[in-house]
Amino acid sequence: MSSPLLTVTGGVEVSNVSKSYGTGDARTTVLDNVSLSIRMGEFVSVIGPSGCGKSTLLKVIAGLTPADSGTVTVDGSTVKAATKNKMIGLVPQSPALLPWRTVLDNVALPMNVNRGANTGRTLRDPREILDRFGLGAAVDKYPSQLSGGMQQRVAIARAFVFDPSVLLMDEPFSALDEMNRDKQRLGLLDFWQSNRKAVLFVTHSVPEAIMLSDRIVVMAAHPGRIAEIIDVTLPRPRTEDVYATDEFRDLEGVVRTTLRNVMGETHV
Ligand SMILES: Nc1ncnc2c1ncn2[C@@H]1O[C@H](COP(=O)(O)OP(=O)(O)OP(=O)(O)O)[C@@H](O)[C@H]1O
Repeated sequence: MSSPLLTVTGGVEVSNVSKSYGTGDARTTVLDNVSLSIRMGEFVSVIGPSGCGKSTLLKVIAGLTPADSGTVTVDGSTVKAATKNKMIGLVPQSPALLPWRTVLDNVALPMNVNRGANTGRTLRDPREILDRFGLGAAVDKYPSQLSGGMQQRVAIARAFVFDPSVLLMDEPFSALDEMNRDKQRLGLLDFWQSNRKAVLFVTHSVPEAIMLSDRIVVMAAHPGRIAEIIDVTLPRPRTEDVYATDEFRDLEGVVRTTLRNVMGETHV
């Protein structure tokens, strides 16, 4: 996975977004006046206590749930226009592959649905993307024949077929064991480093956030809001050697302390 495939990317602008669920006494503010920019080609992770609104923020940007107030633009377009133009790639927590389709057919499916609407769009070769994700030998297999990590890689590859400006990932590796998780995150990093999309990546893992990100958004709960944004100054390209550096450990301390402050607890 080394040939450079640099493409034009877009950015996300979230301005004063608020969102509540429920009515009356049960009304809860899940996002309170959240503003955030994700620049072209920037990898931003969101971390924070359970229920602080991380997934809700991602869903608002993806156009899956409307904000009560505020605006979101993707590469200058409204979310509605951006989703219509396939500018947003989404990787959910579980791979959600169709079990009766091969790996190749799963990845090619979004291109084959409503082909007419794809005129003028940049489409990536599914085989090439699968190859880059180390799945070249698995193209004719069915999801049930793959490990959980491989299935999740297929889901990530599928998100790249439309060459989206923005990639939204909601804890894509959370179901994997730690060793597999590390392997998958390094694979993603390797691919992303030569396909610099604007990424919003929700995670509960501090090392994962540091390893992948340019910036880490720490959210607080009740109401869900951005508490702090931490710059990750580690040089790129990054490899697993980064874990052993003093700079990585220092950053880990900073992020964990910030999380502890946010949670008002001593253990994260
Ligand atoms: N559709 C919904 N209807 C009502 N409440 C909801 C809905 N979706 C989310 N919530 C509530 O909004 C809050 C934020 O949820 P969200 O899933 O965004 O948090 P999160 O930070 O991603 O949590 P986790 O880390 O546990 O995945 C939670 O209290 C949740 O119960």
